[in-house]
Amino acid sequence: MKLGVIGAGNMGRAIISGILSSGLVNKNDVIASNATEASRNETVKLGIAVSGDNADVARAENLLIAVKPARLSQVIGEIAPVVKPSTLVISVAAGTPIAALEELFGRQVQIVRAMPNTPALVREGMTALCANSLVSEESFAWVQALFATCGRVEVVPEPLMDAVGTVSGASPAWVYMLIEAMADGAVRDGMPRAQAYKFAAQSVLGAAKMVLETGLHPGALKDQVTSPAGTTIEALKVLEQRGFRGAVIEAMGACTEKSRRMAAAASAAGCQKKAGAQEDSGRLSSLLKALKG
Ligand SMILES: NC(=O)C1=CN([C@@H]2O[C@H](COP(=O)(O)OP(=O)(O)OC[C@H]3O[C@@H](n4cnc5c(N)ncnc54)[C@H](O)[C@@H]3O)[C@@H](O)[C@H]2O)C=CC1
Ligand SMILES: O=C(O)[C@@H]1CCC=N1
Repeated sequence: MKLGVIGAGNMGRAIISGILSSGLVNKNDVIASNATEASRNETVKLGIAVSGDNADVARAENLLIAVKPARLSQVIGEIAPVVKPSTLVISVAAGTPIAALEELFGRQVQIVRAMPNTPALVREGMTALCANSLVSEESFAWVQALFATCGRVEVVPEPLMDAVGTVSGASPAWVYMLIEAMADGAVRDGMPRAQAYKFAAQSVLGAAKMVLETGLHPGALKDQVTSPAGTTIEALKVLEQRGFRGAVIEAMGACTEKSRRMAAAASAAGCQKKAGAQEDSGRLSSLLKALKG
């Protein structure tokens, strides 16, 4: 198999869908695993092979691990014996540094750390990538091409991954809240709800495209909308009074801090595991010395 996916949930399935719709990888070349029968039934709908056995999936040439960070230790413990030195491992786990993943494998493994987002499902995702030194340029280029099938890709230094997890990984959540709130506002003004979601979502899509495609500063684009003594400025005044921008910045800070706390905990757990392994090997060599003596 070309690609194995362990944990085909919200993020894993979004990535698989993006990849399959591009044609870069064929359905017959993808296998995925889930923990429950219900989630396996969902994954089967993608038309790929599905297994309940992670070791089956870990034999693929390239392995995407998309389980929750809390499950990583268990999953990597299961698959480490079958992951070959030639296997390229991609992890999308938030707040989990490459070094922590290496500790969990307990040996040298080619690792790419990715931070995607769920709009990968509609091929409008944003993914950041970084890799350890064992990943060849050719393999890294393949991973970039893989995620490019799901949207835009940027290579970033690993310390930026916590910020990325916030600004693109998690941000769709509050953009959906914004769309929901905008639709509520339109409903309050008399618009039917279904129509309100279309108007709100298309406006957010259009505004995002304006930023990406005109290259203009968001402030300049805002000013283009805001007529002197017009209607928009009335809305902006209320948003400033209610601390709209400050709330977004503070919320994002909380999100990034959580990611950093998770990374610190994952690193500490890795150090404990390493210390335990060193202690075990110390005990073993003392025992061997004693036996020889
Ligand atoms: N949801 C999102 O927007 C984003 C998620 N991520 C990362 O993606 C990863 C997955 O998150 P979600 O897809 O949201 O979670 P999810 O709960 O939707 O999916 C996790 C999947 O893992 C499977 N699973 C659980 N234990 C397993 C095991 N022992 N063996 C095999 N499969 C197992 C479950 O069946 C489930 O399908 C996390 O590490 C998260 O940090 C990263 C960026 C964005
Ligand atoms: O909430 C989470 O932990 C994941 C990571 C980024 C988006 N969702």
